[in-house]
Amino acid sequence: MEDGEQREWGAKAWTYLSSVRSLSPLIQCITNFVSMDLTANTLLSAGASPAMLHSPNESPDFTPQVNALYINVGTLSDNWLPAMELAAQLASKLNKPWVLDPVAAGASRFRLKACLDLISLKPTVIRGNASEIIALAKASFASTKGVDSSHDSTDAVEAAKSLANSSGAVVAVLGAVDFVTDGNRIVGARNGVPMMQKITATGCAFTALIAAFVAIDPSHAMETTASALAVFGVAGELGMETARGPASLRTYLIDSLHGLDQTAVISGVKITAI
Ligand SMILES: Nc1ncnc2c1ncn2[C@@H]1O[C@H](COP(=O)(O)OP(=O)(O)O)[C@@H](O)[C@H]1O
Ligand SMILES: Cc1ncsc1CCOP(=O)(O)O
Ligand SMILES: [Mg+2]
Repeated sequence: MEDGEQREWGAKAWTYLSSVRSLSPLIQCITNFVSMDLTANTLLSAGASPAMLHSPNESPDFTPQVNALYINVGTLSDNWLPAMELAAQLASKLNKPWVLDPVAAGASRFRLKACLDLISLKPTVIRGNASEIIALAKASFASTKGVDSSHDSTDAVEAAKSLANSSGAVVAVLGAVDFVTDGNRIVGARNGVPMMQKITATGCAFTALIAAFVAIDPSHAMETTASALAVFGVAGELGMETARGPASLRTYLIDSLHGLDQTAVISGVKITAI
């Protein structure tokens, strides 16, 4: 990997983060109960404006106002699914970017079908762990350990490419190595620390941050997605310098994301074309 190429990615990530801070995109989040607090705080620390509005009675008025929509099926229930589908339909119709986190997609037939139905509504980005992406690509359940992955991210490279090609979405997979693909190109993001897995809903917060970055430049979903992953990863690395465990990392992660400066981003971002 050329140093110059890495710095170019760093500069790109800094430009996107600066735009999130200056434009403060409004992000509609229809997300799980576990993740709501961390997701809203992550978006605020990045400079975006989160709104957890999920009623189907509100989406016809509200979704047209937002810069991006984030849907996360983590605590899916019968009555939330139509709300998710309605908001996704509105976003697609209005050409607004929307991002899906298919939490535990392979855990049940109900969840798998819900995720596949949502994917037919054309998300801009799908971000999952390896087991979720494999379940979606194969349209088969029972390949996951609940919300956690039972695969390494590298096991999901072909599944991610196949899902990107069949759905038209950019697909991002988190793991020891995070990567993003549009079905053709693949870029890896090597930031972050393993302790981030020990804070519930970090993956959900990553996906929300992708929505904020994609809102800035929807026609470059690969670049914005990779930048969001790397930027949050750098915040995790800096937070880990002070943290004593998952609980304090959660706090320092949010502080670090808020305080990231140009030097930290440009020198810290590790994105590579694979
Ligand atoms: N095996 C691993 N080693 C190191 N970091 C990991 C590993 N798996 C996930 N991560 C990191 O943990 C975070 C994702 O958290 P996690 O709770 O596993 O989310 P999700 O299951 O939704 O993908 C990311 O920072 C990711 O890079
Ligand atoms: C524990 C749990 N149960 C349903 S959603 C959720 C949070 C999952 O968060 P993440 O996917 O970021 O690990
Ligand atoms: Mg997850």
